Amino acid sequence: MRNGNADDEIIRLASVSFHYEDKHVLDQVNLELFRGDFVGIVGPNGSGKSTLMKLILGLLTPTAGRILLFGQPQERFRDWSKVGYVAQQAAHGAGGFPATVREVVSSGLVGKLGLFRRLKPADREKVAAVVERVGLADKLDKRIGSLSGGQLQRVFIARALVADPELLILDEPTVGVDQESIEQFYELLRSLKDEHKMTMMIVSHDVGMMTQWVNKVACLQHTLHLHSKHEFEHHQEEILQVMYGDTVRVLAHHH
Ligand SMILES: Nc1ncnc2c1ncn2[C@@H]1O[C@H](COP(=O)(O)OP(=O)(O)OP(=O)(O)O)[C@@H](O)[C@H]1O
Repeated sequence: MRNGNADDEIIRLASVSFHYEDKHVLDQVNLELFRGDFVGIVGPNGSGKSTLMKLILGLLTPTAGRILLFGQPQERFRDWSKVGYVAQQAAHGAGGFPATVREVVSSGLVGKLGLFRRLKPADREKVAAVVERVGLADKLDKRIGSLSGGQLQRVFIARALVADPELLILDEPTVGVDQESIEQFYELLRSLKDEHKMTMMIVSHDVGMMTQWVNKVACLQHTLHLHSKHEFEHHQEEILQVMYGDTVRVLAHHH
């Protein structure tokens, strides 16, 4: 599925395969994403979704095939401040350490500024503006331990956004977040995509909710099939049935 020109190509995976020492996980995965794409990644437990994200982020190296980021071979890509990543909430330790919202969001500038450079007034303003953007202006100097799950998730989004990424990768960002906050969260992502033409990849087990917001759906089960949202919605039952078998009813919302 092509819908952009080469300058707008943000991610390309060409025949990417990956196995852990004893476990074959991804098989000949091809994927092309363009500026402004919002792709949802769907697949059962253990199908390789987190592995795919780690490969794109350079945390793992493909066993075979190539990855290009912003048109450059990934092994030569250095511009990591263009890539924002929000890990699963569990990986953040659920806000257990005594930092403030301001401190956590400022830490998102470390990659861009270098570890020991002090924040300039412009950086501090940027941090405050991003925190306001995610609706937490009144929490700027609050400890993150005092926030709800939904608020905490927005802090981690703000940390990813403060360096102005062009690609945002989110791994199950809505786990443990209440329904109302989930809608606000997707509203925020949509406005980022519309205002900044940000490219986004999101893994979520809440297929019904996620697919309302994305424009493409990547179905992963060791191999990957990319569908337009329209195509996915038309064949949702069959696609989910093939991937998930009988658990499909739990996952798909029937509107
Ligand atoms: N470090 C590792 N060493 C060996 N096997 C691993 C490792 N990490 C993951 N696996 C295995 O690789 C497969 C894919 O894992 P991955 O975490 O990518 O799947 P996933 O689709 O993200 O799963 P989930 O939906 O449960 O988060 C699983 O079978 C998993 O057990």
